[in-house]
Amino acid sequence: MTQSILNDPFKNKGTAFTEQEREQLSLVGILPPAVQTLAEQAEQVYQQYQSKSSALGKRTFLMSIFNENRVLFFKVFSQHVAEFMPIVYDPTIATTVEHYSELFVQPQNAAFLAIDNPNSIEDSLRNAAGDRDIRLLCVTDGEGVLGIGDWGTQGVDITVGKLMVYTAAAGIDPSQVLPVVIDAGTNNESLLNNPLYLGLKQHRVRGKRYDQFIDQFVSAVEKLFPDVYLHFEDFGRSNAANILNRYKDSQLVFNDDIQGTGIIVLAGVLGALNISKQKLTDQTYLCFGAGSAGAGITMRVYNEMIAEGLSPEDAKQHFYMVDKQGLLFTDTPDLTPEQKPFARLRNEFANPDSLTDLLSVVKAVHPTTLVGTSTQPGTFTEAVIKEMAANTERPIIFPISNPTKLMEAGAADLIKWTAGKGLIATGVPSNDVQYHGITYQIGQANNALIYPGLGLGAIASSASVLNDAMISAAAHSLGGIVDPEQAGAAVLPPVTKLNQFSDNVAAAVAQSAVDQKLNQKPIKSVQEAIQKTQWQPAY
Ligand SMILES: NC(=O)c1ccc[n+]([C@@H]2O[C@H](COP(=O)([O-])OP(=O)(O)OC[C@H]3O[C@@H](n4cnc5c(N)ncnc54)[C@H](O)[C@@H]3O)[C@@H](O)[C@H]2O)c1
Ligand SMILES: O=C(O)C[C@H](O)C(=O)O
Ligand SMILES: [Mn+2]
Repeated sequence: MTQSILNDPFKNKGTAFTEQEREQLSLVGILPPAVQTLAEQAEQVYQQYQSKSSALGKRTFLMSIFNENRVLFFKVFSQHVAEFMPIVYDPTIATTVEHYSELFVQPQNAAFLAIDNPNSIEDSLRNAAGDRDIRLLCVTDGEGVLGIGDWGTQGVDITVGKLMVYTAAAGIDPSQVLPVVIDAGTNNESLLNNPLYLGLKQHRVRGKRYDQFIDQFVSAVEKLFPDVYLHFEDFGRSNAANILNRYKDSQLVFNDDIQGTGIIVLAGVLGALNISKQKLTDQTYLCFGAGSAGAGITMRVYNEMIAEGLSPEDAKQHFYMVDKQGLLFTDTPDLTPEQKPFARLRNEFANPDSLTDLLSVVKAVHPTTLVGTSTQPGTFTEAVIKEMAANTERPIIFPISNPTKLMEAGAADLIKWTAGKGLIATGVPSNDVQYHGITYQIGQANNALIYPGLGLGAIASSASVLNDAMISAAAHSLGGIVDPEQAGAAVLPPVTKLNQFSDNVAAAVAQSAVDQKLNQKPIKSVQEAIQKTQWQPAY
């Protein structure tokens, strides 16, 4: 009993408990005598962190601090945001998702919901939340984790990781967040055959039983945490958009892969056009990998073209989608509802039957913007990129499949193949590229640059829903941070400024909610509401 505060990561201060606190809390004699400040603890953690040689070793160490002491973890994270992002989040998190069961040490205050047990949804959420006031919940069913596929219960790690970024980037109180995994089974045979696998050893449940479970989950969330912002992450293609569409008009829900990615890629495209001085409505957009992210981005860019004055019919003419089948036509079998609006007529082309690979499609449609969300590494080949660059002065090329091993192309190759003309962004962080005396900075088109501010803005403004106008406001709020006149400028602001632009995004989103009268509580000043919502790592 007396030691319990040391085991509560939301209250533990470790060696920073003062002598007085040690007396009051019966901690005398069970901590080393020295009383450290938070700054001293943070310095010590950072030194230990630096002594670890591998990314996985670094992450495992940092997570042990997270498990023990949230304030300390977020203090160090806040001091090294850009350095820690690829360690605690993508790409290293992909490895920890793949090895979650083997690496497991503790459940990190997540809720684990089993499809076989719908009657325990409410209790599970309540147990995981304890006495905490939950304002932000991130849920996955682990079917489409990043681009690495179905990882069942192990997907919980991505929800823990996404929530850590909310706090580091936007100052969401870490005691007010709840990671949740819905274990609906897995079709990953390596997990089903792994004796250490910690999830349900059964194939995925689909259809009515699955949909009902999601309904029960959403109702339970609404009942237990009425003000919560519900973030859906890495659901499979057949469920992600369905779920979003079911709840988005009545509840404060957000799908990161569809909406968050749409916003960051649109912001990146607008940043690129700012550099090239071209117009969005002159772009020919090619989506490669028209799944949740690909279709979500396409819809966002399409809406922006309409906002810039094109009619829906005219806007549609600017878009092409390529998926496994090749260029998507109206008569292509198995189109998803999200692909259908952008499918093309066969009779638009002289050679429709040969448009089954990216190179033929690039030759046929001459895209000026190419966004990769295909999970297929190396598919932006030299031939594809040179063909694209031959027909447009400043090609916009975003290979954003994650993690690193799945990128459609690396930034250095893209700069080389376009002779420095390409306007590039990648999903994971990329090093600067030196080419013919110019240093090219590569923007990171990752939804992590957007979703923390978006959530903060929605929560701070007590918005009842997250609608298109708020989403559009978020996409526009990243402009102006990069100097487009500088040679080699990135299309998006650097992760070192994550806190600054999360604040900008939050302000834009909250203002939009208030302008539309979507705030459920009175808001006098948006800035003040945001500041009041933000948490600082301090004892
Ligand atoms: N950078 C970011 O912020 C960000 C955000 C979301 C997703 N992503 C990445 O995008 C990728 C896709 O994620 P998702 O959630 O959309 O998954 P998804 O499964 O919904 O979509 C993937 C799509 O790619 C298609 N595909 C597979 N093989 C292909 C091929 N050979 N040619 C063309 N298309 C092919 C699939 O049929 C599917 O439609 C992942 O790697 C993910 O990490 C990046
Ligand atoms: O998690 C990320 O790095 C971005 C995105 O949500 C993804 O699924 O790849
Ligand atoms: Mn995702």
